Amino acid sequence: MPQDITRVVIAGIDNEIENFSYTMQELKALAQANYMKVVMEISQKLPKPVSGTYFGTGKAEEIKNAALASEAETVIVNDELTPTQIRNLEKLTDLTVIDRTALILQIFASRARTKEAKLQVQIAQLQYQLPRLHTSSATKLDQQSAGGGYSNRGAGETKLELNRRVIEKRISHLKAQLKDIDKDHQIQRKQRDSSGIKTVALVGYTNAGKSTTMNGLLRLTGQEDDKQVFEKDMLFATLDTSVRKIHFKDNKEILLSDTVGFVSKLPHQLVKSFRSTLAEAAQADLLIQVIDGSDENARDMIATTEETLKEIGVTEIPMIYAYNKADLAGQSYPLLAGDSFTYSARDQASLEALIDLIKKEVFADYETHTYLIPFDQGRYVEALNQNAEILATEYLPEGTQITANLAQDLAGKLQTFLVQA
Ligand SMILES: Nc1nc2c(ncn2[C@@H]2O[C@H](COP(=O)(O)OP(=O)(O)OP(=O)(O)O)[C@@H](O)[C@H]2O)c(=O)[nH]1
Ligand SMILES: [Mg+2]
Repeated sequence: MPQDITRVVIAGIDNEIENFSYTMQELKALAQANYMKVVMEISQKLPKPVSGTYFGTGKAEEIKNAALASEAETVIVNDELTPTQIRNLEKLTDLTVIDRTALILQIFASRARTKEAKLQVQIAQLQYQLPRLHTSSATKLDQQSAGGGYSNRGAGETKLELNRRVIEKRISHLKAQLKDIDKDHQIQRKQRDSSGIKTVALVGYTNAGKSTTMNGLLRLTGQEDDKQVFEKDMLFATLDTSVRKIHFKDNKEILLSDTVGFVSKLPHQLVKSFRSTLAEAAQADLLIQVIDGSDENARDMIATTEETLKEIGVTEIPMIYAYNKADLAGQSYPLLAGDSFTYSARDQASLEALIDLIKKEVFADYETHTYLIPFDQGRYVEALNQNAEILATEYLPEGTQITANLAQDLAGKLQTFLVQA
């Protein structure tokens, strides 16, 4: 963790439509996640931002003075600002102006571990910077590219144009690299699709406990420790999608995926660049929306998740509302009421109940049939043993008689051996 924590003022416009205090609390948490100390919160009631300066000039003056008094040199604004607004506001306040988008991008950049996540964040950051080359947030980039050895500076070309070209070139280079990685993932996804295994995705607000739930389910179903995913009490601990196969005792299997969490107004550059990571949820047969039930903003967090899912085109997939951290909320658990499940990801009984719930949803279309399979067709017996829940096996003179609970597509393949009831 950096030694000297940056002191910042956070400021926003309350248009009295959105839940302003929720988004300001988020902004504070985001700033803290970026090792900043919020020393002052300022708001202005306005139906919409002032086009050139975002805040009114009086409010800008107030921000300047508040920052001076509390020894802050940076103001973080609770919105994505236009490049002009950032420039003008910097002039008016004498402060470094960071908008919500830049802050989120910065957090993602510091969290990215895998090559794919790093590329995705870099692309989103460059795309954000492209129209903002005049603002202080672009200065760092200016400095980087200045010493970068680009000697083909055209005659009469301004530094700005040069930077623009450098950035555009970098974006397309990074995109090409990302495409290669994405191709591999698409192949893996296709293989999974054709395997017919049902997929379940954990989705939801950041820090709700998705990864903890994933790890709990993996542990309970006897997976090796090296299959565990990273869980931590911080925003955006997970920036990649992890998919794990879970094999239940009754031979049924699912693919469970854990993915990046959401926050309200997730920057469009990130949504675009993380599209393939986020798309994992779109393929799922069942979504488990993990909610931090102990958070006072849980309702808004659910709304944020649903909006984000809609934005990435995830609609009409059955969903379980999984209210996690019931131990902190002081509720009794595990408890199922309709499609709402109250639990704690740290509690074994909760995880067992969650498994039952998942199975009930995902294998609802499974059928129970009895087959008589001749002894020379042993591979079908094997297929049943591996892929179906065997309820009874009997060895008859004509072959093996098996009663099993199985998926429809497997049942289709075994139709000829069906024993009429
Ligand atoms: N007390 C309590 N803490 C929990 C529970 N479930 C998760 N946590 C904690 O909540 C924090 C966040 O958990 P994660 O599983 O990393 O959350 P996530 O949803 O994967 O978060 P992102 O990857 O950042 O989107 C961790 O410190 C967990 O230990 C729970 O049931 N009870
Ligand atoms: Mg996680």
